[in-house]
Amino acid sequence: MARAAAPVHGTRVAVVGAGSWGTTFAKILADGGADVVLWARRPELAREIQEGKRNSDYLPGVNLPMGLRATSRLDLALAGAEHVFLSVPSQSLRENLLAAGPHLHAQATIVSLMKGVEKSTGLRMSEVISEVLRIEQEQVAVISGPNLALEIAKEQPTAAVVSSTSLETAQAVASISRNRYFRSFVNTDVIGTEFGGVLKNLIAVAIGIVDGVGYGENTKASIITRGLVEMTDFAVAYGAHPETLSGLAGLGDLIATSQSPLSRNNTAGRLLGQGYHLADVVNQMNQTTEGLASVGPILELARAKGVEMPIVEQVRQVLAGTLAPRDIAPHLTTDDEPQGERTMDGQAQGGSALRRAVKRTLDQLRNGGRGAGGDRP
Ligand SMILES: NC(=O)C1=CN([C@@H]2O[C@H](COP(=O)(O)OP(=O)(O)OC[C@H]3O[C@@H](n4cnc5c(N)ncnc54)[C@H](OP(=O)(O)O)[C@@H]3O)[C@@H](O)[C@H]2O)C=CC1
Ligand SMILES: O=C(CO)COP(=O)(O)O
Repeated sequence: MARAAAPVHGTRVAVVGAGSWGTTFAKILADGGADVVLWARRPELAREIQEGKRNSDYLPGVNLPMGLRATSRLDLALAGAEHVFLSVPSQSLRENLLAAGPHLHAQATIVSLMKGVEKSTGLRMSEVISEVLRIEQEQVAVISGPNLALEIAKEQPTAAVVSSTSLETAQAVASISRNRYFRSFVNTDVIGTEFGGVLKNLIAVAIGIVDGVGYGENTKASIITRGLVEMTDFAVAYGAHPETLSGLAGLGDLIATSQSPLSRNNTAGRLLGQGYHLADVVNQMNQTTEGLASVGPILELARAKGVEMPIVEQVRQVLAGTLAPRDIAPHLTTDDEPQGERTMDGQAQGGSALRRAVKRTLDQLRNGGRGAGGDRP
């Protein structure tokens, strides 16, 4: 089948991090007509991408666009870039921003492709970006959604959400982050979009664990459903719009990650469920598994807002070796949860989260129904 040529807009962009997602996103942008330079920290990988249009470590068998350039020189990658997309492991973001800072164009939009929180601070990636670079949140965007890299690198059709507190920024980033196989929606709910990506990883680990144990579809569906409630309660407690969590960055990503053997979080969970120790699992995973680092900070943040996360708590216990994988279950709850809320299904979990959700919905109605969350074209 003949393919339409990508619209050539030639916007100069840089992608920092040449792992599976950074390389795939560089391909998305280049196939959409952007002038892309990808930064790889290893010179030999940069050379393979630049000269061979391949990244055999992370995307075996995938041909990269002829126009995609790569370098291991951060200064060269960033020179003149109007948009800078960041795709390194979340725990290394701060050090990478410190290295990148002096080479960034002052007006450049900084876009996080990452799905973790910083362990030492509990900050979301967009918060780390604006803190380290001392830029306003309006200059920052995040992208999240059901985006398993290898499927997209093979050009299987997919959608994502671009989120920024500035709708204009989100739309500008979305306009270059789309092509014939990748569609970007927008919203202004950065908190919901970012936490959606972080939290689904934790539920995907839980699904992997019960899969590894050998439990079937009922257990997994129960964990997905109850997990979505935990994700929503948590994100709403931090100011997210609940509808964002039922969109691409929440439910969409949860389904993709929980079901796919391509997911590293799901795979790590499965190995734990099969009885491997955490240290062996970490050794075996030679790719970024954000969920393992996020469990601790997310539970701390949940405690600070009084949000109950029984599934995530059980994941923590399995990781710590204090709960046998076969005992992880969607119906268990934490001890101090009041009886009335314990058995309630649906989004309304904790009383305080419910009150906040109702207030937000009323506020939105007063604003003429123009919510900031959800996925908008
Ligand atoms: N893969 C996916 O399907 C998706 C991933 N994401 C998110 O994207 C982010 C990146 O993940 P992904 O690309 O998959 O990870 P990978 O494990 O595939 O690649 C990680 C990349 O980061 C580099 N890296 C590792 N440590 C450092 C460091 N300290 N400083 C600089 N670079 C470093 C690696 O370089 P080297 O090769 O030299 O080790 C590699 O290029 C994560 O937050 C993930 O959650 C989001 C959506 C989809
Ligand atoms: O975020 C992802 C898909 O949307 C990738 O998930 P993993 O990090 O678990 O591979």
